[in-house]
Amino acid sequence: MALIGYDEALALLSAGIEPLEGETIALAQAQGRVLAAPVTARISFPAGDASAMDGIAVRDADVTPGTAVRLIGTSYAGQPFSGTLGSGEGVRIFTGALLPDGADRVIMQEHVRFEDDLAHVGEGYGPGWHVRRAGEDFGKGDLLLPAGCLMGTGQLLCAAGGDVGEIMAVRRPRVRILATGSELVEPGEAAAHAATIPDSVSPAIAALVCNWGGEVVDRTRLPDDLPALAAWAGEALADADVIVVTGGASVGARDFAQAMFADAPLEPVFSKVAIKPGKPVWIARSGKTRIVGLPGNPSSALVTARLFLAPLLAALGGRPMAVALDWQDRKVEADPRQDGDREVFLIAETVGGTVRPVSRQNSGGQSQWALANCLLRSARSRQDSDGTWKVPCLPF
Ligand SMILES: Nc1nc2c(c(=O)[nH]1)N[C@H]1C(S)=C(S)[C@@H](COP(=O)(O)OP(=O)(O)OC[C@H]3O[C@@H](n4cnc5c(N)ncnc54)[C@H](O)[C@@H]3O)O[C@H]1N2
Ligand code: MOO
Repeated sequence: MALIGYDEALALLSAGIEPLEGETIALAQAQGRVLAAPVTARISFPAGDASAMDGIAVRDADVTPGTAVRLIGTSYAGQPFSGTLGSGEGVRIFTGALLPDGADRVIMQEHVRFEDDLAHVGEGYGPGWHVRRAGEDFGKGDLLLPAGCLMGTGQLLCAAGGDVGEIMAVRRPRVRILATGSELVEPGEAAAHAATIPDSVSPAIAALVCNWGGEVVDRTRLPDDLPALAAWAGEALADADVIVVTGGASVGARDFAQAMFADAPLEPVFSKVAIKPGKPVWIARSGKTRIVGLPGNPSSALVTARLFLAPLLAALGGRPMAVALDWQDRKVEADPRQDGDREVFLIAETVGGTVRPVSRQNSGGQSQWALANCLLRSARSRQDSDGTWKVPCLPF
């Protein structure tokens, strides 16, 4: 039977994905989170007319170059002057301080000479009025951030400025990662044990999960022992939104990644895709839990995680799946297309304005990942009229 292609697999994956529910969190914890509800301002900003400069607050009608006003008080940010400014009067004022009643203009202190309680206004103080009008930035109740917005530094500033201390965020997908393979040990322990290799895949997958908004609640390694794997599967299905199983995806005598879920009614999404690397990748559902089976070969695991797991996490986390599939044409030195019955995704590095496939593309290799920072969809490359080759590129 012919294997399905990448686009078909992606379409099957995207069907029926709903963002997870919202939860209230402190704004201080909001970095990287996605809004489940819009953020509106709880205050107007500025709350009242305020000074944009250090200087004196005056009535504009009183002042021309050479006038002196009598200073009757001081307005600091957080400690406003409570009186009202009369004709010929001024108030010493500092940036951010509320303008006293009666004042409508601020003159920067660089244009003022102070002498006892008099302030002499010099030439060239205009044309700026140096007043921030009440509510000119935003008013109480104004929409500051829409639902679906990804919270980064700017969005944190904006919400905090609106006096918002808590937000409603889409719950992060809870992800359990299981590395299967009797040969696997924790990195740092393989040198001391014959016939073992470091589990290089699951730390990398855990990092990818974090990058795409997931929360790794469990990272476990188990030997190729079906009863032990099945016991783990039962527990994981109880509370995970996404289960990632690495290895055991192929046809080997001890490839149990799918068999370990035999007790649960697994609904296949797809199994095996005509891509290289990563053909044995499979995805299934059990209730609301998605199970993502990644091939054990390290390069295949990382490529398929980027192609399928990243969009899945983005969508569960309340963002359009497309944010994780932002293929952009990039210049490449030579035609990267390759013949074969599977669509080839090349791992590549960005060098200046061009992308360059790394020299080793083998699915079992790991050293090539020292340089790799993107994937190339080589079959979709094209040559411009000026002879340059362009290829769709997906950053890692
Ligand atoms: N007869 C066939 N053999 C294979 C086929 C096939 O179609 N017919 N497909 C090949 C392809 S393509 C791939 S990719 C691999 C995928 O195999 P599995 O998912 O079953 O992975 P394993 O056999 O468990 O491991 C493969 C390889 O990767 C190493 N590995 C596994 N997990 C990790 C880890 N967490 N960290 C580092 N390295 C890991 C493992 O030791 C093996 O060397 O199957 C081909 N075979
Ligand atoms: O698909 Mo496998 O990933 O080619 O080695």
